Amino acid sequence: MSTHGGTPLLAARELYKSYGRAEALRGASVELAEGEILALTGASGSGKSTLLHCLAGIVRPDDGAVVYDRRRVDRMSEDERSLLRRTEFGVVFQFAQLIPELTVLDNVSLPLLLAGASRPDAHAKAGEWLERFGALGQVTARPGQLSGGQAQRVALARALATGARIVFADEPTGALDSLAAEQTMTALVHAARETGTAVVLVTHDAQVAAYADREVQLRDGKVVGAPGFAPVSASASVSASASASASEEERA
Ligand SMILES: Nc1ncnc2c1ncn2[C@@H]1O[C@H](COP(=O)(O)OP(=O)(O)OP(=O)(O)O)[C@@H](O)[C@H]1O
Repeated sequence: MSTHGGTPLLAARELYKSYGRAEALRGASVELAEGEILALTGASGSGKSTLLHCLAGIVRPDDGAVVYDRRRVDRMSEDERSLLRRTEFGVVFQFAQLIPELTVLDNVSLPLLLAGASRPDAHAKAGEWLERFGALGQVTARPGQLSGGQAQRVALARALATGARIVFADEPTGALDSLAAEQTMTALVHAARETGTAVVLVTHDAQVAAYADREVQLRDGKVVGAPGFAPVSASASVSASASASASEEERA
């Protein structure tokens, strides 16, 4: 999906962020269209998580702008940013980070209760989302009883249940085997398409990135191929090496 012609739903412009002497972002810019599934890829330390955290309002950049729906996320107070994360944004990390003492149903219900839903409504909606993510059988389980893939699908149900317009997922399949990763990504993409939710996904796994509409690669805190970056776009060399390996396979 292209962002051309319309205002992007979310945009990062020339972001800079340092941690002490480590320059995590050095002028990174990216745009996300409504309903788009975007993968941020790149080597370890290239700045993917930092960019995702800035986009989601978890981390404030040192310089540059994050604009969501015409609002400057980087200028919001801590309270405003946390309200945004409870209502319009959903966040999922590598490890599901469910609350261990609560049942699966209560974990998914919690953000709905915080948003003002009654308990019966929250439970009904949480149940619908768990069904969508194939986790209805686990409603009474505690997180400790779930497999990694089940826990991650519950975390995704929790992130989407509030009607988030954007889900931010940092290596959501990083701790899963390939089958569980596939099931998790299929469920996420299906739910995102059905609801029109946009997704920003950090991954180092090409198979996971392939679920996205578009891939943006980071290197040294900048987007590869962006103006001001080094020459040829990375996709040219990626597709060149992909076709080279395809022809090697044909020869084999
Ligand atoms: N909280 C932090 N404190 C100190 N340094 C940090 C912090 N977060 C990130 N960094 C540094 O910033 C740089 C970019 O890190 P970041 O986690 O954004 O990259 P990444 O591409 O997501 O890496 P990975 O794939 O390994 O998670 C690295 O040099 C990292 O060590």
